[in-house]
Amino acid sequence: MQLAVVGTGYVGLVAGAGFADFGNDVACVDVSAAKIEMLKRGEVPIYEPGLDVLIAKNTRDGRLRFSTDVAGAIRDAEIVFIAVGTPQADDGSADLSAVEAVGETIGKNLNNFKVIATKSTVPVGTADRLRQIIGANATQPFAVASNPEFLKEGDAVNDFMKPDRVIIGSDDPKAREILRHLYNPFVRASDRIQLMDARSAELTKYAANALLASRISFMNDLAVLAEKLGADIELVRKGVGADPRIGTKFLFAGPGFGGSCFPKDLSAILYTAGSVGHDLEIVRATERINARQKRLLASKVSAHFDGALKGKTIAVWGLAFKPQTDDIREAPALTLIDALLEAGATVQAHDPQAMPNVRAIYGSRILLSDGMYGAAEGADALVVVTEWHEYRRPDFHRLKRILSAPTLFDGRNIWEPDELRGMGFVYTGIGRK
Ligand SMILES: NC(=O)c1ccc[n+]([C@@H]2O[C@H](COP(=O)([O-])OP(=O)(O)OC[C@H]3O[C@@H](n4cnc5c(N)ncnc54)[C@H](O)[C@@H]3O)[C@@H](O)[C@H]2O)c1
Ligand SMILES: O=c1ccn([C@@H]2O[C@H](COP(=O)(O)OP(=O)(O)O[C@H]3O[C@H](CO)[C@@H](O)[C@H](O)[C@H]3O)[C@@H](O)[C@H]2O)c(=O)[nH]1
Repeated sequence: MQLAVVGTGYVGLVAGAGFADFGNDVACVDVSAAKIEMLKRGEVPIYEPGLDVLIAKNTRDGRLRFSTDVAGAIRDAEIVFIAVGTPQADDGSADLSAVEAVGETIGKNLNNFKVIATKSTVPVGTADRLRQIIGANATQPFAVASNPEFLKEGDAVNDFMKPDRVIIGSDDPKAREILRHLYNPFVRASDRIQLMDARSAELTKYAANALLASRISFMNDLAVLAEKLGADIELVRKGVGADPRIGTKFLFAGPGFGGSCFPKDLSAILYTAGSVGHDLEIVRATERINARQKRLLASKVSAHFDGALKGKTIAVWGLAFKPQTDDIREAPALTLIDALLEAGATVQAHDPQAMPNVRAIYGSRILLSDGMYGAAEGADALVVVTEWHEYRRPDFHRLKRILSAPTLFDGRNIWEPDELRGMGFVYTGIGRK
């Protein structure tokens, strides 16, 4: 099939390359000329495991191309996927200006019947709004569908190629059939396609993210309680996770959730609920607990030094909001770094992928080290914020030698407190004894 994917970010690139890999002819388009130039040169603007190989293979085979000609790609396509950003607006709602701009371009370039599907996370009612915007200019019939994306960064290619479910929300039977046909090869082993109306599909996306985020906030809140009661949240996590009704995933206490999705999507669903006079109390608590949790590591470090951080050097391992990505949007490490700098500390940091993005924000205000041990050299304490593999079993003997004081803050509970205390470290985790 001929597809246009508008927006070549984390979602658009993975979706475009994934659709091409299943034999479709895909044009990935973006307003950012710089991104498109990079992609045309064979470079991938983001770090996402496996994506470079998928893009290279499909561009070489002629199924995937990149362009800034959004209108041209729309005219050539049978299905147009909208995968542009929907960031948080000042009032907390989802900013739909990019989605609406694409809608206008689609309306003006509708040369034959097309299905317009939103992959972007959009509030309930956006399909109706798009139908109006496109219809205002359209001279041809078209159908609108909600096709939310559930991939997670760091594992995006796998999530896209082997989806748990494909949600197709449309009131138009032709659109449902065309999208089902497109996705059938992705779910060959078992049919995981769910057909529904557009509003239910739009709400499903927010419901999934709100549920996942609320699990994390619940565990982070329990971690605070565990500390006060002398219990260990890691043992509690394993204990409750053994119940298959609860399950083991998304129960890790930590420095609070970040990323480009949970924070803005919680805010957007609260805004939507408010607009119809409903208060989603659990989501509101989830947000509040997360704001507190994101400040927790900084207050633990500050308390260790009796509030006197001026002149201290703090090493930070892990800057991306999670491992296997270079994405630092809403990353807890940034909240920590801001607090440390504000208190007069010097920050020495390391991340395997996110340092260029961090450098773009902080410039020379923090020291970025090419090596993880270089970042720890001479520091008064080391804080691990993101659980990259290489941080999980470091050479603690070497750390003891190079740190100026043997002080460790384990923001992800990846280390063994007893072992480290036995080696003479002062160890602080999240919700641990
Ligand atoms: N990142 C994720 O893990 C993820 C997962 C599922 C859903 N989503 C949702 O998908 C959407 C995109 O997220 P992302 O992380 O890929 O964003 P992103 O910021 O990485 O990419 C968005 C792209 O859209 C382009 N763009 C903006 N306006 C445009 C326009 N008018 N025409 C063409 N291109 C335009 C931007 O230049 C940018 O390259 C969001 O709604 C997000 O909530 C994201
Ligand atoms: O037990 C856990 C699991 C995750 N996190 C944190 O939660 C955040 C989000 O992680 P994750 O969900 O793995 O990454 P995202 O790429 O943000 O993916 C989420 O957001 C996407 C965008 O909407 C959805 O498509 C995905 O299904 C959804 O998992 C990160 O800061 C993690 O460190 C925890 O603190 N504890």
